[in-house]
Amino acid sequence: MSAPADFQNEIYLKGLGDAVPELPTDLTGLEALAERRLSSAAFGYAAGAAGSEATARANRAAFDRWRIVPRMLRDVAERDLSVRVLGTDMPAPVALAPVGVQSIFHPDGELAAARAAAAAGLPYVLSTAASYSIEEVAEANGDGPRWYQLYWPKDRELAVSFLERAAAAGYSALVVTLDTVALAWRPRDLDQAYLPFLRGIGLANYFSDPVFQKAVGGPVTDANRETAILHWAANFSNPSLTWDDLAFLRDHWRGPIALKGIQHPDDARRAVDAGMDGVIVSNHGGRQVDGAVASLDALAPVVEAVGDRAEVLFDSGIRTGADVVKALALGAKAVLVGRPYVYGLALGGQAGVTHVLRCLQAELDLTMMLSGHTRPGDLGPDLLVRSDA
Ligand SMILES: Cc1cc2nc3c(=O)[nH]c(=O)nc-3n(C[C@H](O)[C@H](O)[C@H](O)COP(=O)(O)O)c2cc1C
Ligand SMILES: O=C(O)C(=O)c1ccccc1
Repeated sequence: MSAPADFQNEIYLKGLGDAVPELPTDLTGLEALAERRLSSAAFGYAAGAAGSEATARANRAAFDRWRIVPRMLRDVAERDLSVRVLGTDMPAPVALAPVGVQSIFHPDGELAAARAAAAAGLPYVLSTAASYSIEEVAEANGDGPRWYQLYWPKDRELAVSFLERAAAAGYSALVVTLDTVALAWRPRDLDQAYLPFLRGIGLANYFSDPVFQKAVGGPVTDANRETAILHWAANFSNPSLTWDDLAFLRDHWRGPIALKGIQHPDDARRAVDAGMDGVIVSNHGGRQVDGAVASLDALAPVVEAVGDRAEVLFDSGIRTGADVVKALALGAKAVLVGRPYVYGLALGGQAGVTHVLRCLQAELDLTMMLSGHTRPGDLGPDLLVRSDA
């Protein structure tokens, strides 16, 4: 089996035939390219964040304040990046974050991303607010690992229907996003009056659902489309939920459950007490609470609060292999990556997502090797120092 770092040699060898990669290998460069490719509204939706976007910037700045201290002469010839997280074996500690409405980035949307994830063997997390249905994405994902992300609607019967459909379609773990009881104040979207859902984009899971259809008087057609969209808007979230409601989810989902959007150690403890299997330290890529703590700064306190009672995953701001190393060193078992693969999707469909995943894995493998580590489990806080720069 070839190591992820072999992608580097593959690129150099192609150079002998005068070929260079079609997309940049520094994934931070994808955003500028995606801006040229996408409509201003679609780009703003992906790249934008809440309010002044201070938290989105803080997410990146937090990575810069940690520096890796490499170690030498430790036999790094063979590395094994594989981990088992939320009951899923994965070749590297990386999953594709749930991202809604992917058809605004590429017509194949979630299907293309789920195919690229399957080819890499990395978990694809399907958003409830997807452009293709639970079943369609499962088919595209094939034998690949997949998890389902729930936006918990007001209608309990609809929530149960989503969970039953996801289980039947082979999604093995449930990710419950808690930080989006409403969409935040997002100036880029507001200034363009852009909300794709109001055009019915990103509602495939609702429109295809028997419980939803019953509530809107039958299958969604031109005749009841507006009613259906309004019903979605009224039902999308339930801001009245409390910790007591988690028992309901436990009763309706057999596999592992992780809560996404956890930032406070006390919330992480409550998640464990409620029988959850994991928490995802995330601030939604800075898209929800402007002024919120950088997600990386919230990680270590959560890891400490949880101990080995549940698994801690991380997202918000991962752009490079070194970022993954830093998050793992601070205690994450795996990371989720959001915007970088969205830009890959916009720029090259399935192949663009594959490019992003291969670059990220190769850079992670090389960073581990060059800093003297062979397994994710070997990474700890002693690998990092704080830097003011
Ligand atoms: C365009 C876009 C749509 C998103 N949609 C969802 C969603 O439907 N469900 C969800 O839980 N998170 C959603 N997120 C948040 C991601 O799952 C993830 O937390 C975030 O993108 C991580 O930050 P990063 O983009 O800096 O990697 C979305 C993020 C973006 C950029
Ligand atoms: O845009 C988002 O960040 C998001 O999570 C979302 C919210 C509502 C529907 C779809 C996606």
